[in-house]
Amino acid sequence: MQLNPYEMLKKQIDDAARYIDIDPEYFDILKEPREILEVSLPVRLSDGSIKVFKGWRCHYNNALGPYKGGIRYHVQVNRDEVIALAGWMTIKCAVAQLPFGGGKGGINCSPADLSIDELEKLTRAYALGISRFIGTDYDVPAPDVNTNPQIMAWIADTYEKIKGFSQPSVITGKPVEVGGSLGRSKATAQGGVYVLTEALKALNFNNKDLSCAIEGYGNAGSYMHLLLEKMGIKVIAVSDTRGGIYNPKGLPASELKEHKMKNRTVSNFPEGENITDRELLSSNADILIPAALEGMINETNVSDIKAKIILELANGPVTPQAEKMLSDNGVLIIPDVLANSGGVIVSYFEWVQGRSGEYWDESTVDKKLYNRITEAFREIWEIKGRKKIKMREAAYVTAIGRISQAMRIRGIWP
Ligand SMILES: NC(=O)C1=CN([C@@H]2O[C@H](COP(=O)(O)OP(=O)(O)OC[C@H]3O[C@@H](n4cnc5c(N)ncnc54)[C@H](O)[C@@H]3O)[C@@H](O)[C@H]2O)C=CC1
Ligand SMILES: O=C(O)CCC(=O)C(=O)O
Repeated sequence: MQLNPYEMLKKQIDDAARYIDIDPEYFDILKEPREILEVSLPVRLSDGSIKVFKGWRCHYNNALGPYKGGIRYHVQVNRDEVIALAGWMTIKCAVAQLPFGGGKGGINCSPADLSIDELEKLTRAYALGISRFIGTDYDVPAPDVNTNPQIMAWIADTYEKIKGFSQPSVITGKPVEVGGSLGRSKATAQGGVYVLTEALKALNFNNKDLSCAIEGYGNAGSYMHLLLEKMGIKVIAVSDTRGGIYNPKGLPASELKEHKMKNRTVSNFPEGENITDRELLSSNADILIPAALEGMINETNVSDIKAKIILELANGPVTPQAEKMLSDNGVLIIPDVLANSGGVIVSYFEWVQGRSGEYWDESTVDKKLYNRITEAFREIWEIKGRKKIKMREAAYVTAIGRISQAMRIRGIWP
């Protein structure tokens, strides 16, 4: 099955357009990125050969503020994927009422095949390539799939060497030692937990009786496991690229994280039974949390899904066709642009802290995250109920309302 995430984004905008009373021209603008930079990155590998990688950085829309969004390293990264991810960032930042637009970047590469030195060279080549396309008040990158605080530090360092002065807020998701924010590493999952808690309250569900399956065991997925365990929700299945693991009594989070660090996979964890990713998706968990890549829930597997709630920690994990079938069957889908917005919300806090030079303790970060993300949840939940539409449509209605209002006030730019 061929999936084009950019087509998904455009379909989602069209679906929401039916419920918003604004000039159709705004939708035409919102379905196109403003600009995209493509760079080729020659890197000398450890064996002496030169390999040329391709990278992109997309500026989707900046009506509400500087472009904002992560950088992905993956073999599937391509131009349209980067555009879609930048478009989703535009909607996400508006949902959370952040003073940011949307951007995203990526390199087509397989980081697991690169040594640490090669990874640093590639990262610094990319940072140099996009340095004229980013800036504290222009475009502020952050981590995404297969990128991490160390990679953010190399990008910040390269940028500052080019400019010749300190610029901590040019990028977020940095290590705390070089201007990162406390609470950023767990922020995507922490935000997901706050949103899920509000949804469970709204549905009158009791945490203690619930089970959950998580697809993808990286930054977002593994922190989600730890936090759900603290909430008393049993995580019965998790997976990564190499397979999955299942235990109906619940998988212990710290031990599984340790196993993953040691073996680079959750497979063969002694306190569970190996399963495939497809078996995870069709498990009998009440809550399914896709935390890997786009389009993982699609026409080929949607009819297997038994969960009552899907919390989209990944960006774009459910195709529009699958979403329609699930919604018709009464499944609640909590959309990515709300469910995983904790990452960019705490990135915003990091940007503010870097600009002011005053750093906050973790409980302050968590409290501010809670306030902002639960406000966004309540707004979307209210619109969903009043207009009798899906949560994703409600999120797009509120976001597109804000973005188009800003475009109208500014005047449509040349
Ligand atoms: N890191 C962040 O701050 C944010 C990440 N996200 C989204 O969350 C998702 C995950 O991102 P991270 O956790 O940061 O990335 P990561 O690179 O830390 O982890 C990705 C995980 O997904 C797994 N995975 C990849 N393909 C898979 C497949 N076909 N089947 C099962 N597992 C698979 C990998 O093995 C890995 O465990 C992405 O969609 C990303 O865009 C969203 C908001 C913020
Ligand atoms: O923290 C950020 O700025 C963006 C994180 C991200 O890439 C995302 O929310 O998809």
